[in-house]
Amino acid sequence: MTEWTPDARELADLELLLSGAYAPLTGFLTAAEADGVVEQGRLPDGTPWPDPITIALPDGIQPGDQVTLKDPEGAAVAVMTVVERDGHHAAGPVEPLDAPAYGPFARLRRTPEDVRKELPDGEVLAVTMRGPLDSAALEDVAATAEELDASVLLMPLVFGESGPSVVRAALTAAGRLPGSTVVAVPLAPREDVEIDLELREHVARNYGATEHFAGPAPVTIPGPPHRRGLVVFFTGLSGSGKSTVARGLRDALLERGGRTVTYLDGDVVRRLLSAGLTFSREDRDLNIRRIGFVAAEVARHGGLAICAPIAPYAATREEVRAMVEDVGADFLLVHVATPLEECERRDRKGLYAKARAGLIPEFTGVSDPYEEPDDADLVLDTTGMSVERAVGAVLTLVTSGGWVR
Ligand SMILES: Nc1ncnc2c1ncn2[C@@H]1O[C@H](COP(=O)(O)OS(=O)(=O)O)[C@@H](OP(=O)(O)O)[C@H]1O
Ligand SMILES: Nc1ncnc2c1ncn2[C@@H]1O[C@H](COP(=O)(O)OP(=O)(O)O)[C@@H](O)[C@H]1O
Repeated sequence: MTEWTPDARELADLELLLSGAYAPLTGFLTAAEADGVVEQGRLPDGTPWPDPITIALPDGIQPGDQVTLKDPEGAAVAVMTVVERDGHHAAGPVEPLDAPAYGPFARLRRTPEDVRKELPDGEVLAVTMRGPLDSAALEDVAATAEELDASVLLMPLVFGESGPSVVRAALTAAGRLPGSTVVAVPLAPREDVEIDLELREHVARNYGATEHFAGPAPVTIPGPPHRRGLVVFFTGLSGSGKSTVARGLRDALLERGGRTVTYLDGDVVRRLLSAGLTFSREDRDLNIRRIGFVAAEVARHGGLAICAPIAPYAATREEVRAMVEDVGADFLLVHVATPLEECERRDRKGLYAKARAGLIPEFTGVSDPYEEPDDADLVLDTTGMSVERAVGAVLTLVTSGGWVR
């Protein structure tokens, strides 16, 4: 049987399919079902449904296959029986395996069936929350519940980094709404506000709600830049000056003070973190993902990480940018755009000469590709430039954005 780890959004949808929160859906939608939903807001049998719930699976997986869906920590969550393939998407019903019982507030992730059994008879006012309820919203909920003689079901919608804080907000609200129930629901936000609202309503109804109150959208005020995580990611050919400038930046930042710095030196990475990897496309990508993973963990906790690999592929650099931004940190791409001729003229380690002589295969710029970035925050051609000036340019970028004071 094939195994696959879906992305975070797909896993959240999977959990809702398995729990019955997405009833009447029991699996990921076929192309016809998804089209019906997008065009008419209905499934082919006429049932209203607001959002196409789909999953992308790797190309080799075909109709008739059974796929074990795993979470990133390796727990097998469900088995999907694939009935259709349409491009990257696959459709089919899902059956639960042992649900992993971990994660913050796992005890509050209950099924609609469980919750419905426990709710008192009569009206139920569900409050879906993506952020805290301010006192006006709390008063509104209390007054509506009293008017309808309804019990209150607080549904923090947990997805991503902010998940636990939304549950804490719901528990605080519960303390001020006697008799209310809290259930954590992993419903990822939808871009379209109307669709998001409709989906919240469907899920609330499945949990037994007769009325739905959509909590206000959270106001997220990002912390000041000098407290936010930052990754400064250098990319460029071998010999372009990445390590020299990256080390200069590290030293300048440490001299200034105010921030801790992690420098993921290319040689150290290749010796430890990526020991044994080659320079094939797969291994280069894995190397960059590993660097990105560590840098994002540093940035998650408000740290500043500097990385300086060649990172020749645009898509992989994009992945790292997304990994960093997903943890609420900032990402700066510095393209050290020293031309190949200059890098080769410097040939500090004699590698270009060896590559030209055919002694090193797949050498970037000589016999392997380098995709020029079109999303760099700074482009530096170090030809005829002093190291101090090059470091100064990056330092200006970092200070002018407020990341360092
Ligand atoms: N085939 C091939 N192509 C490119 N580079 C090679 C190759 N073989 C060895 N080296 C040496 O490895 C350094 C690049 O490693 P990186 O980890 O930065 O490369 S990558 O981002 O994974 O593509 C690079 O070091 P820098 O000069 O510091 O960039 C080279 O010295
Ligand atoms: N302005 C500059 N910035 C960075 N390096 C420079 C500059 N001018 C000359 N160099 C030289 O170019 C070489 C760059 O090597 P290195 O920093 O190891 O490149 P990379 O890490 O990109 O392979 C060093 O020998 C460095 O002294």
